[in-house]
Amino acid sequence: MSNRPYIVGNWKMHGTRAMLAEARAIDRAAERLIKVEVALAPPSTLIHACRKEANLIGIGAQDCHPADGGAHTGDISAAMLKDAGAGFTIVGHSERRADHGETNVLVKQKAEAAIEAGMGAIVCVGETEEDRDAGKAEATVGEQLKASLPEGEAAAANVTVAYEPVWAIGTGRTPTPEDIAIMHRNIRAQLVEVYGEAGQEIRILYGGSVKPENAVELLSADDVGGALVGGASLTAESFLGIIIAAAGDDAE
Ligand SMILES: O=C(CO)COP(=O)(O)O
Repeated sequence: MSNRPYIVGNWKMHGTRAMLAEARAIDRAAERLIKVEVALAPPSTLIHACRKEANLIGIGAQDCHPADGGAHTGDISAAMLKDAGAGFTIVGHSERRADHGETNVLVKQKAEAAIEAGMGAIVCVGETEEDRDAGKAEATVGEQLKASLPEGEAAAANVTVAYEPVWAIGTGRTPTPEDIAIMHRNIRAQLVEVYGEAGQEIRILYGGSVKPENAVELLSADDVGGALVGGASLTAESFLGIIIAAAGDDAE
């Protein structure tokens, strides 16, 4: 595992070509921030343009179809995303699980398709507020992970896990660093169970209302390998605030 924190911006359904200026500004600044690995996942329509604008940061997708190709109107395969310039894709984001009924089985197929196409896969997991209130947060995340982690030879080297509690996404509410650490410890144990020693190397990101103001605290939690950032990744100014926080004293 790279020791550098990995800070990934998920633009969700935001961005026309006017936003390429933000990608360019992030990329320029990233040149100075060698202590942090930075990536953006813009909407699919901007992947190619972002790849051309930004030379240093990673560019990825937000989803992929599990099949190589075929009669799937409106969908995009992993190979197509790679061809457009994506180096990774997010899979199983809670918004897709909720809006499109995506199951763990489908998420696993998507992750495997991404890896098969030569990309990385960021597998998202996270409990709802109901789960947490019922004391089932760890069990829920454990079940999601068990059923959605990709299998295969290249899986461990190409997978990243993002722990995103559903109730923390876009709400301004966050778990305590202690709660994050407990969850990440469980995720780590499960990664080692599934992938053996290679599971120690897999990065576990935290996502959910990460902002420049709280990034230092959230990233300081035990075994947090970086952040998956939604709203605060939409402008270079706020995203760079998080990146600088992740870089710590070595920012410049
Ligand atoms: O869902 C997220 C990233 O994938 C988090 O979104 P926010 O940072 O807007 O809470």
